[in-house]
Amino acid sequence: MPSLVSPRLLFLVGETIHLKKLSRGSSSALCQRSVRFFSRVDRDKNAPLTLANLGFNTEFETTTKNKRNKLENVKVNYPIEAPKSREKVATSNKSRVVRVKKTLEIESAPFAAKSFSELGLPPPLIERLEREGFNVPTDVQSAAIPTILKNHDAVIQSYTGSGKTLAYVLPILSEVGPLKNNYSSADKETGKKTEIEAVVVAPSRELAMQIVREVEKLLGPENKRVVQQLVGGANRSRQEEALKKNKPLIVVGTPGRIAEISAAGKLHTHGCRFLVLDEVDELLSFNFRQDIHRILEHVGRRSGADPQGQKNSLVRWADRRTIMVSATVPFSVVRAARSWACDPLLVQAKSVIPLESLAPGTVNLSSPTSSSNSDSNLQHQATVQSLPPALKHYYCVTRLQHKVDTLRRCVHALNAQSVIAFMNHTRQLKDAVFKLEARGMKAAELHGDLGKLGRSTILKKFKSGEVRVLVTNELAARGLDVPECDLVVNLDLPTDSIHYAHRAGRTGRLGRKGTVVTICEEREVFVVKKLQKQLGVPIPACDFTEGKLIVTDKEEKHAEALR
Ligand SMILES: Nc1ncnc2c1ncn2[C@@H]1O[C@H](COP(=O)(O)OP(=O)(O)OP(=O)(O)O)[C@@H](O)[C@H]1O
Repeated sequence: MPSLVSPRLLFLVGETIHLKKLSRGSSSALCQRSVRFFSRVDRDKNAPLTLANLGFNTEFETTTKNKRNKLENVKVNYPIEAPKSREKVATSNKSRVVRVKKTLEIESAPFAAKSFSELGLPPPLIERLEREGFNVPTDVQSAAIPTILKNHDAVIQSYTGSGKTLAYVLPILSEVGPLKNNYSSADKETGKKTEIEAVVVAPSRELAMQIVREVEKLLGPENKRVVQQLVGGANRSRQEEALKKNKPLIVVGTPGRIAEISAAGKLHTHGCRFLVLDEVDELLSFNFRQDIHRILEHVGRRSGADPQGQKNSLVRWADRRTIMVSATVPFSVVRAARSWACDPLLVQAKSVIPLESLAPGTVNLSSPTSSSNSDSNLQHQATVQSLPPALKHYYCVTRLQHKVDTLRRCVHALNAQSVIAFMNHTRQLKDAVFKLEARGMKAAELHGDLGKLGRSTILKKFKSGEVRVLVTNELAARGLDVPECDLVVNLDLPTDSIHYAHRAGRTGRLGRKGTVVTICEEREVFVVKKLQKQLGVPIPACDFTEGKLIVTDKEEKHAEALR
């Protein structure tokens, strides 16, 4: 096996998926939740599936075939009622406040809305959006905004660069802070005393800071204090002081820092109404498990609710809307959503369906011996939906010692101006940067060992075009939004199709053109072929000769000639 290929890739390929329905409401289910959620084995066993392919053979859909046909025509014609289980649970426990979800007439959900005003957003927010040049919502925003505004918990899945951030930020700003409906001066006064109303968690500082900037942009400079970042690597006591002084309504941060400040009693989130987990599949990974658990347990939990004593955990978070977001939604996310959210809906660009309608047993997560055919088929559907459709993919075979030079020739051949090159090991980055710079190509390395300041300076330089090639590791693979990025290069193979999808998604954002080139050794080609199969996109072989990208794949050449 090639040294650069993680065993995980091979492990995932041979797996199938098993969907087990959790018995909500029972105390044993609560225990199971914790065990499942924290299990390392569980994470490793999660083959990369999106929810879409999980949902396509469900009981729900077989009994509503006609309806599904309509769904394929960009809408669903059934209403989603307020979840009965939730109502029952809440009354049986004589809870003080019951979150009653409004019926969501999905028929009327404008899946391709022409303007933000169709989505029920308040006029001040629409004004801000227009000022910032956001005039037409993307498909996933059209589907997600009304869903969240109707008080539903949601899992939002849509391909990279499709605008998922605003899909959850806009409903929050509709209800929290100065741009919300009927915001009055009285609100301003009482607002000074309120607790945090929304917590957004992201796996990296860069992503958290990017989300903060997006929110700040909409709030305007006069309302900057409404949102605060709580990221690791920055001075914690300063962040705590700012919380005390500014009393933000929205905090955005990394799991460790949020959990840390919360545990110190400096972050009051019991009244929190929104909990967003961005890049949720990454947040559910082993590295973040304790912090995320703390956040899921505490955010929006009613004071007085005892985590051990409560029969049903959902009662404790009855007022919290839980929103989970990612381009890739493996089964760990389905399971987490079922455990931690209340009757969540799966929101995709052109459909909204109840997560519960995904029938148990449709697919099998746990059996490593099951058919690889159906499995790779599921993986295929999964990752296909996480990639921007306009992306072009190639691979180029070269020797290990020539990889960086091939990268340089690739950049010239495509005349790429803003390039992200991924490697797997931090210590290799410096060497690659050195080689590129020695050949006159402006490059810089970005990785987690750099300080917060160093990281943001390099990112700024890359965004401004001062740095042409950003050589990085997995740190930059998720969420990073540099619209100008026109080329992604894998100098090392990603560990699996999910990692490929997130890396690739740094280019071709929001309908822009983008190219992904994987530079590999001959012995690694079989992995590229596997990725191609799982991703459902052609990845032809290419070479860079005389300053041009030449497709060397005979079959692909033939296909191109026929096009
Ligand atoms: N309605 C819109 N009109 C114009 N631009 C938009 C709109 N919505 C989002 N954008 C822009 O599109 C880009 C991509 O959005 P965003 O980062 O939210 O994508 P994403 O789906 O979260 O991607 P990823 O999965 O990689 O995190 C951003 O630059 C954002 O400002």
